[in-house]
Amino acid sequence: MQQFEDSIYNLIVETSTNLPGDVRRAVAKGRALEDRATRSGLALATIAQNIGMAEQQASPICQDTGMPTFIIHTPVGINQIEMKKDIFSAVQRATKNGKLRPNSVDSLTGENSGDNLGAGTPVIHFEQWEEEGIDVRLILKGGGCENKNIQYSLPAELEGLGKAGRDLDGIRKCILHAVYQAQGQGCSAGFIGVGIGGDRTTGYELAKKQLFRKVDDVNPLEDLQKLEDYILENANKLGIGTMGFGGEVTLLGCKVGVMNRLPASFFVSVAYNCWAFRRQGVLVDPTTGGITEWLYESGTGISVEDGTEAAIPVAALSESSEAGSGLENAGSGTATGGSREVRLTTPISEEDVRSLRVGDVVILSGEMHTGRDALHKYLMDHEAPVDLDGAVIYHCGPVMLKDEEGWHVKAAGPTTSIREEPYQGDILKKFGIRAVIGKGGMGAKTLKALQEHGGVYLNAIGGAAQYYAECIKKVNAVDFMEFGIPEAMWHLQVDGFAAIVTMDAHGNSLHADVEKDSAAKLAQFREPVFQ
Ligand SMILES: O=C(O)C[C@H](O)C(=O)O
Ligand code: SF4
Repeated sequence: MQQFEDSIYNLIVETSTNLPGDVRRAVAKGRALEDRATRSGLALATIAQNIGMAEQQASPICQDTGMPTFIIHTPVGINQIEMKKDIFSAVQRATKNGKLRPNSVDSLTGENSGDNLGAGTPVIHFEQWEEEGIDVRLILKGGGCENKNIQYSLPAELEGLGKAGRDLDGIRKCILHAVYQAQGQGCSAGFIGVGIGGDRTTGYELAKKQLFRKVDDVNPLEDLQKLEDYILENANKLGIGTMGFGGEVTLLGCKVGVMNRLPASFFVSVAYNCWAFRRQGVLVDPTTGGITEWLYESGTGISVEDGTEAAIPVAALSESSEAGSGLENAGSGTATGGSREVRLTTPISEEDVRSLRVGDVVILSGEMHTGRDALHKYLMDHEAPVDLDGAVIYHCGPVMLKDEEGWHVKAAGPTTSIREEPYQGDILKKFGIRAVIGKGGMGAKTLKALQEHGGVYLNAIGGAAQYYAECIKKVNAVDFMEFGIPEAMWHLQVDGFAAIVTMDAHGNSLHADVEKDSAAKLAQFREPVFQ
């Protein structure tokens, strides 16, 4: 098995950087359904461009390369201890080369191990089988969508949907609710794996295993096949759209599996995966350790781009009056058709920020500062290492590599902002921050602070880590390296960094609107469908 370490390294690189063919087709299908001049259409165009960039540069599609999870089948007699050593070594190498972000954090001390190794990481499941080859599958599922996984215990009373019983119709309600509760926070449009039955642990395992099915396969159980089709069709009627911007495409795939349960338990477990659905697999020769076959269609040559337009920044929104519906013009900028493109340079003034409205596309230049969970907690009762008056905070945990010339950004998309909700409003006011960039939106407390203090929330396109890395021209400095690479405060010089205003200083929140609207739509699915 001399080549096994190399094979695993290649599997990791391919999984992290080249979105598989079946996933690309699903994204392309979604794009065809979405009006390209809407906010969701624009987000999908950015995603499409990002997919191409990641492949071309062999860099991570998304900066969050997740919890590397391997599922391995071996013939009897293979030394799994040796295989594990090779996997660890390949994971270390991929991290060192910027193909994986260092993501293994000590849960008690907060220390990042720096190489993706540590207690419980990576995850490796071994199973024996009677075939001759070794089957290795890998999924890189990021933390944001992992946080949107949900487990239901039936019978239950579900918001908007009423009673969900221990039957197919109760399961149907759980799955629709799972898509609804994710909103845009798991980087919709997403894919879901569902596990019916099992216990709390095996139910989730079954759900995750469904994500290894091919997007276009057909469930062998007729009832479940009908359920999958029903969910895919109807979840898209919730109107959540890409990134939660509202729109036609919310879900790109649904796979359901079933196993036995205890008489007292009835779990429905849902694993939510973002559009950056990174999973691959290889068949390995047990003698040489070399790859004999790739198990999922390669993404190479399957374009998600339609060649007709570019991602943001482009005044795409202004081409359609529909896209701008409900949006007001205010202040300076290129006001066309109800939505505007506004160029701002940091530090930003209160006046400029107050002139922005939900729907505006802001194109930023100057310096911005990354900050996420560890930094927000720290800033609550400490001073900041730099002046943040008029500053832009970017919720982002980038992939960074250092050489003789200094730090280089390898991937840098936004992280889920709602985690900072307990802190953000206070920090905004304390330091005079004017803009917060992230994804998925924030809550009522932050919205109030934006209004009182004069601030804006900008939604960047989740997962578009190569697209945004390209806007970062220089790493000016870094503070708090002791928090680990993703959590450190990076001071970044950007040019042409585009994001959409989704919460403004006038009390408007696109996220609150979409949530309310989708809750009303969810309630339309209350009546039984599967008897
Ligand atoms: O940790 C990250 O970079 C992002 C995370 O996957 C998220 O979706 O919030
Ligand atoms: S940032 Fe979005 S695309 Fe990236 S891992 Fe998190 S949920 Fe997925």
